[in-house]
Amino acid sequence: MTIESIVGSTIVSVSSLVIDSRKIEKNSLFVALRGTQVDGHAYIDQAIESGAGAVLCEKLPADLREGVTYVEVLDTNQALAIASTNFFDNPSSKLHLVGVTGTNGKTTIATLLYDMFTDMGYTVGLLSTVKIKVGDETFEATHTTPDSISINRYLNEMVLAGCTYCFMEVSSHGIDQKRTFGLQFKGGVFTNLSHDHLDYHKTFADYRDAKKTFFDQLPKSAFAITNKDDKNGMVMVQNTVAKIKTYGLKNVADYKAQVLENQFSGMLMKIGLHELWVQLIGAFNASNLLAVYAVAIELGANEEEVLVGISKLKSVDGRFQYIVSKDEITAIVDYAHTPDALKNVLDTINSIRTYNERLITIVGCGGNRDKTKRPIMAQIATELSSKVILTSDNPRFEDPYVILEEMEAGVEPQNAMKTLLIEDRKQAIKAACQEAKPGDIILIAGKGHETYQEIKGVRSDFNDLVIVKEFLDKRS
Ligand SMILES: CC(=O)N[C@H]1[C@@H](OP(=O)(O)OP(=O)(O)OC[C@H]2O[C@@H](n3ccc(=O)[nH]c3=O)[C@H](O)[C@@H]2O)O[C@H](CO)[C@@H](O)[C@@H]1O[C@H](C)C(=O)N[C@@H](C)C(=O)N[C@H](CCC(=O)O)C(=O)O
Ligand SMILES: Nc1ncnc2c1ncn2[C@@H]1O[C@H](COP(=O)(O)OP(=O)(O)OP(=O)(O)O)[C@@H](O)[C@H]1O
Ligand SMILES: N[C@H](CCC[C@H](N)C(=O)O)C(=O)O
Ligand SMILES: [Mg+2]
Repeated sequence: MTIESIVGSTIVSVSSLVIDSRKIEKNSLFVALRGTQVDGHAYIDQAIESGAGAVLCEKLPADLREGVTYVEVLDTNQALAIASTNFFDNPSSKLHLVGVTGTNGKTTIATLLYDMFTDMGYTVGLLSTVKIKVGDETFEATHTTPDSISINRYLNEMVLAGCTYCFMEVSSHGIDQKRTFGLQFKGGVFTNLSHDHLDYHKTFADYRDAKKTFFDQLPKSAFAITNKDDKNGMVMVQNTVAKIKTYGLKNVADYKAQVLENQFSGMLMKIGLHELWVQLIGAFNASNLLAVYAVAIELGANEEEVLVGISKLKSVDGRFQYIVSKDEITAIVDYAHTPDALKNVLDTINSIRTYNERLITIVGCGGNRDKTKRPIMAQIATELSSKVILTSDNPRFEDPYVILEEMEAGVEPQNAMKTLLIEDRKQAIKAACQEAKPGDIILIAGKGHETYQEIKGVRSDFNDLVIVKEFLDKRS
């Protein structure tokens, strides 16, 4: 990246890198980013008044302050990523970093890899939607892919803690905002591509191309593992210089697997020539496990050890977690918040259930997020369940009733009778628990591991699993 201009001394000591003028420390470098809400350039003076000694920006301010160093570049997102890597002494080069991208399955694959490599005796790092791990230590995650300062800070902590591997989720927002630019990946994985985030990326092609950039930037020394069963699987790797490996359940691929049996308690899989029982369920999880297997083999792990490791893996928090009440009602909590994820989870349940029972689905759609997925998710839920309660899922700054109306628009006339609207999510769960009969299945989709409901910027405690357990316990 070329520097357009520098004003002030180039011998300046920087205490920290900061992207928010409200979080400036003495002698920090303030990086002005153009955001979706405001332009960080408007806060340069405020940052200096709070103690910033240097500024990285795309346009120099009209009034330049004495004693402050200004560096002008074409793209502050990219410059920030490079500065962060350098500031923390290039931590990604000191461990094996693997990135996982795609619409669904990122958290699952990254977490399963973290669990498996930890179980094999390695000290491992994880950057995921649910949590950040530095070895055994856990930190709260605010994003799926944090900003580049946080990524490099955590990677550095991982190096200092003796981690030899780090598995991270690479979101499309993260790629687009260059949060992962300049990281030295040992490998990348593509899961699948389906409808999500069209509020941000505007078109499906833009969304796809954002994901593809990740593979375009992988070095020759890295591996690029792609899902042959997804129609964009080969598109992702068409311009990469990395070593391409494919995996698939349905198509000819380097890594092949099949699901031989599927039950609520697990499935019998065939990976390559080996049959094994695993504790996760659903074809989508077979695909996730196959990706985990492929990564481990490409990283040089022993095949037998990997197969044993895979058979020990348990489902990730909030991903198809289920409890069974005393009177035999099964409640499943799952993070399905995209049409494809919801369809997969419902198809999986429907392939296992006997149809002597009813499947009651509770689902909502997030506020201030892609509106176009709302009617589709309601259509899928009502088509594939015996009864559906549409409810709220983090309405954020939107009117929850408007979100519900937009969802309801997708319910086809023949399914209207089995659809109910209960805005309050707790009441929705209560209603399902009261209505369920022994043997019935309740799916609560969309929030998974989340422990809050976000309304007008305020997050109140909310945990689907805890709440459903409470109401089911009350029945007995
Ligand atoms: C849409 C989006 O990606 N937003 C991210 C973006 O914020 P923004 O564009 O709204 O920023 P802004 O508020 O316009 O501000 C621009 C700049 O001015 C600075 N500023 C602002 C005000 C001020 O007083 N002083 C100041 O310096 C801000 O710190 C920022 O650097 O840049 C911020 C700093 O990096 C992020 O925290 C923020 O993530 C928000 C919280 C968010 O919700 N992001 C979601 C959509 C997201 O990124 N999700 C993905 C994937 C989700 C998935 O798993 O599918 C993720 O990776 O988590
Ligand atoms: N390989 C897959 N294909 C389709 N759906 C999947 C797959 N793996 C998981 N899912 C579904 O998607 C949901 C989210 O899974 P996961 O958290 O692993 O995805 P993610 O890509 O990390 O999502 P996010 O974009 O929110 O970070 C799961 O609860 C499940 O319903
Ligand atoms: N990482 C996703 C999570 C969505 C989860 C759902 N519960 C919601 O709030 O929409 C997003 O930020 O779009
Ligand atoms: Mg995730």
